[in-house]
Amino acid sequence: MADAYFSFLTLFIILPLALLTFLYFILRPRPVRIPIKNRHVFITGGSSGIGLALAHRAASEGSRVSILARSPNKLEEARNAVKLATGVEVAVFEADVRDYDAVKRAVDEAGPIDVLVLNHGVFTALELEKMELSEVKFTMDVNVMGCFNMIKASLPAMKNRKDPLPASIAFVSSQAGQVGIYGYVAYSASKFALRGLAEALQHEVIADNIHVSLIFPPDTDTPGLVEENKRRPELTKIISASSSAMKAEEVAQKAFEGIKSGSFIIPCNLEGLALSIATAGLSPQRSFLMAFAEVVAAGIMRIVALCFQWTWYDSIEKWHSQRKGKLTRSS
Ligand SMILES: NC(=O)C1=CN([C@@H]2O[C@H](COP(=O)(O)OP(=O)(O)OC[C@H]3O[C@@H](n4cnc5c(N)ncnc54)[C@H](OP(=O)(O)O)[C@@H]3O)[C@@H](O)[C@H]2O)C=CC1
Ligand SMILES: CCCCCCCCCCCCCCCC(=O)[C@@H](N)CO
Repeated sequence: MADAYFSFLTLFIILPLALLTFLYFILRPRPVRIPIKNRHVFITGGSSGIGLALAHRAASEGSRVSILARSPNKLEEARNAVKLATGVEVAVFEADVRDYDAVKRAVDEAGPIDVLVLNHGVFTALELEKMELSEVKFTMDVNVMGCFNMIKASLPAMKNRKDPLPASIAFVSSQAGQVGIYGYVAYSASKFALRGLAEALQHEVIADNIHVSLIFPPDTDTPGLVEENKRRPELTKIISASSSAMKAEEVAQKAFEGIKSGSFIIPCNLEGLALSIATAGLSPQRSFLMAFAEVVAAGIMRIVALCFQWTWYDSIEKWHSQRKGKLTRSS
């Protein structure tokens, strides 16, 4: 009886407490709070969808906000919308993130950035077979090189900023940047690339008190998604539906909560939380509670992940056999 009592005590109290204590002391980088009030928040792709929602949110939290995108009309509309809703005057910059010189001019004019949100992005869901290589290159150029251009242009002034407060570089990735999905060969490649970039960059900028975040939204109701849905493959829709869709405002709220708490990985919904635990890998983790969940749930989450693959491959198989059926009937 006493033995059982001690086993129980060890397994459910002493071991977890020891693990929690261990994680609390070893976690690096240490936890940080990044204020955004009265600070300069620069948002790429801030004229539409998630970026526009981020601009609204930052403005309403008292940040000085700059947005950058290509279309001057959409920028103007965004500026008016934020002004109407919050009374804040947003600075707008017209540039293509693929054009380093244009990006550099915009960033220099905007002044030193405290929180850089790299949200711009293009997406077409299409099988590689039906995609031109030029479309693949376009996706990589905007989503990946666009981030490099922005970071190269902004980092020197960010490092030289006068205030001692922590600064942030946040990437808007996608859940398709945590797991590869049918129809997202180019897009997933571009979003996975951001993870490697972010992990390596965090090593390089930690000494400057700059903290990197990766935001992983599911399908989000935006003009970009409306466009994507027009020719999204059936299987992409079926598999993406494993994660529930969100509104841009909800994603923006999660994003800033995560940025302000210096989280490296920022999931947006419950499925995203599971996905983040399942794909924790070697990413930094500042929260000892999240680290604890990652360690304890690792084995179970691998089983859950394999179950998802089971259902996804099942959908793919069914879809192919249905199509074959149709082909033989019509011939
Ligand atoms: N909506 C969704 O379902 C999801 C979206 N995401 C990601 O969130 C981000 C925003 O997506 P969402 O709001 O849906 O997209 P939208 O298409 O609604 O908005 C995209 C924004 O990026 C700007 N942009 C696009 N290309 C460039 C460029 N070459 N240079 C500068 N700015 C550019 C657009 O302005 P302009 O065209 O005028 O340049 C616009 O402001 C993307 O990175 C996307 O991958 C992640 C998960 C889900
Ligand atoms: C182990 C636990 C697993 C938990 C569930 C996993 C669910 C994965 C669903 C992925 C959805 C991807 C949507 C991409 C949206 C996007 O980026 C586009 N709309 C823009 O192109």
